Amino acid sequence: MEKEPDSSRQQNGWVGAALHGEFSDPLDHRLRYSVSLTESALTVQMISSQPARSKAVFLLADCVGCHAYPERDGDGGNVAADPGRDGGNGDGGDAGAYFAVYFYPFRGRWMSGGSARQKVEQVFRVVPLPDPAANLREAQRWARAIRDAAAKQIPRRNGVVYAQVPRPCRLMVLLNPQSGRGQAMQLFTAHVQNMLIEAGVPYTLVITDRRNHAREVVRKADLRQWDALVIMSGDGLLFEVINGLMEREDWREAVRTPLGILPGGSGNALAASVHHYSQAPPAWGEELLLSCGFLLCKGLVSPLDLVSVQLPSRRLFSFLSLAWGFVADVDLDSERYRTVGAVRFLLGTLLRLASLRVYRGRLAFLPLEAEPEAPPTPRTARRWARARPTDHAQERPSFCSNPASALRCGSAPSASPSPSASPSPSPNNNRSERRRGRVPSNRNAVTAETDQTDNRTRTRTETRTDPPSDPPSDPPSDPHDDTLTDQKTNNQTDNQTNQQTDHQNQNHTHAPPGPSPASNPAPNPNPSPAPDPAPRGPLLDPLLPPLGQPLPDSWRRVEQQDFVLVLAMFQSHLSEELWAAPGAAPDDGLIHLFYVGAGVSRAALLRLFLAMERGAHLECGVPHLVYERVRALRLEPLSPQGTITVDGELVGPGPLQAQVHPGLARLVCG
Ligand SMILES: Nc1ncnc2c1ncn2[C@@H]1O[C@H](COP(=O)(O)OP(=O)(O)OP(=O)(O)O)[C@@H](O)[C@H]1O
Repeated sequence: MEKEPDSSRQQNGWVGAALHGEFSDPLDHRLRYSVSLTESALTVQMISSQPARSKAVFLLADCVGCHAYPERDGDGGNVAADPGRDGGNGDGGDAGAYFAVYFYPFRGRWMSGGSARQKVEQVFRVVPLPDPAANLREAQRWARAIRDAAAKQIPRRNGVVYAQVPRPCRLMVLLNPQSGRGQAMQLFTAHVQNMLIEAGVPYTLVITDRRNHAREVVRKADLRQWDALVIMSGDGLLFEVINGLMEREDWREAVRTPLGILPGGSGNALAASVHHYSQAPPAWGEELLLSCGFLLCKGLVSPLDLVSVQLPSRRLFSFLSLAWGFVADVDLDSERYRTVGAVRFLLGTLLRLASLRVYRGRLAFLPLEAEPEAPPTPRTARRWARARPTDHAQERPSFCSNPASALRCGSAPSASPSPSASPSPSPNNNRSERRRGRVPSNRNAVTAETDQTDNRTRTRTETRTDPPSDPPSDPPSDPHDDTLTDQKTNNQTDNQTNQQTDHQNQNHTHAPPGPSPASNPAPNPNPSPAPDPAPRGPLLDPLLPPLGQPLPDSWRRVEQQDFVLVLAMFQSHLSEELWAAPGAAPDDGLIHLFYVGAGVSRAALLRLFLAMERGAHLECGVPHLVYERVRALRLEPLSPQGTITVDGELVGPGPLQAQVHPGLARLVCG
């Protein structure tokens, strides 16, 4: 049983390593809370209630931000609107100040099993002293302390810390309003916008109005203004952005701009992968969006492999997948069912199964063990081995291990957002929110919960559009801060959000594509995944001979020439539902190559795709399925049937070849 706090204690402040204080409820001033902040948690206990039901513990690892603000226009005395607010405690409310803390803990789902991140907002009213400025200072002190403590709650992998204290930063959010079911804008407004405000992360919204718009925007953008480029769409828009970055003259620096993903499409494979890498329980739809938004606010950055794909007339850069045969056909066939969302892939799979085809072609690859530094792995062992979800943490001990490789935030951009375009809520919005009772009382969260790790607790999700108004906190002590969290600029309130549509790039011409395959040197007999040897100029693919030339002996040729599908995965998920490469990590330097030979039955193929939802397809005993971990591959279709897709985009009939470039780009990850 928790000991009741000493309500006679007048002085709030530090006691040992914890900050203690007493505050009242924003809606009912009679309700008072004892609040304690330690380095890892905020503990809220209702004073004078049943102890067993009165305490809530919120982990700071789940906190995206905290803001202080004053009582506006004497709003605290809004007794008429809410008679319970001035609960006869004599404080009147006219000089009060508040701080609001935003958590996204895992909570049990309302209807189904499992848990997902859900918003919990805690708002506290500083029990007023006669001086409003003193109350505000106290609220600001708490907000700052909570932000600083939350910023230190950085996930560790194998004991490695990924990021440190907060710094100012700025996002460009590229949003495709046509992606998925055409609801990306509504989803962004409903789920992401407030979260970014809560985290103090200003952003500029660029709404794409046509194919290749995003590609043109990033090709000519002044990237010094942006600390991350965020894609709110499906995987197709990110494919455009990556290729736009790689088309720049300064591609080498440009492609280091951290990339964030927010699922707004129908497949959302990278978003599902990013969520999976954070080791969170599976999530779909809006829960996946909330998870990716949370990870974006946390702002940790991982290296991201890119795969250079050479076609006869052009070269592309891929972050996700390369598919030929069944998977590519399903992807393209199901485009017409886009409005049903992710279910389109299931529909497409069933339809394509009904008219199963065989695709004739030659497949060759450079296996992982062909490299001198890689330990030899018996093929039989690899062939059916399934890398467990937990394996990849061990495989990549250097996940963002260098703090300098995490997101570096620059100074706040000078451009001010247009006030008319800003969705930033005004202080008055806050007042009316409270009048409507939408500023939450903490009572429910505190009384309904004994510990936030208890997944049985249900919490109503609140939205809040009130801007933070606490002034800049102390500058961060670490000049190499790497997180997106907690904007701390002098113009924080005014610059919270800048929402604008950018139509300036519509007539931009394409930069020339990357080097032609013919410009590649002869293959390296001892290929290594080391970075491109050329310090300047185009990125070379040292593992690949020119497309028409024979492959080196270190490559392995697949004997069979009749396939049902060839699928090369560079991330864990092929869609929200399909966990295609269970052992994949964003920076594992690998192409996860799967192929299914002709002769597989429809039933076996269906079984395989159903098992893929659980990442169990390598264990479901379909002998036609082969899995290889490779560095490069070449695919030469011999029959006119079948298309090839790269990251879900149709690229033509082939031939093509590809090689992985480990850690070439950077990904906002968890
Ligand atoms: N305003 C727009 N109108 C039409 N097409 C657009 C627009 N903006 C971007 N596009 C194009 O739409 C294509 C599909 O977008 P995207 O892949 O992001 O969504 P999706 O196909 O719904 O999702 P997923 O790839 O996850 O299935 C992209 O190739 C992009 O070039």
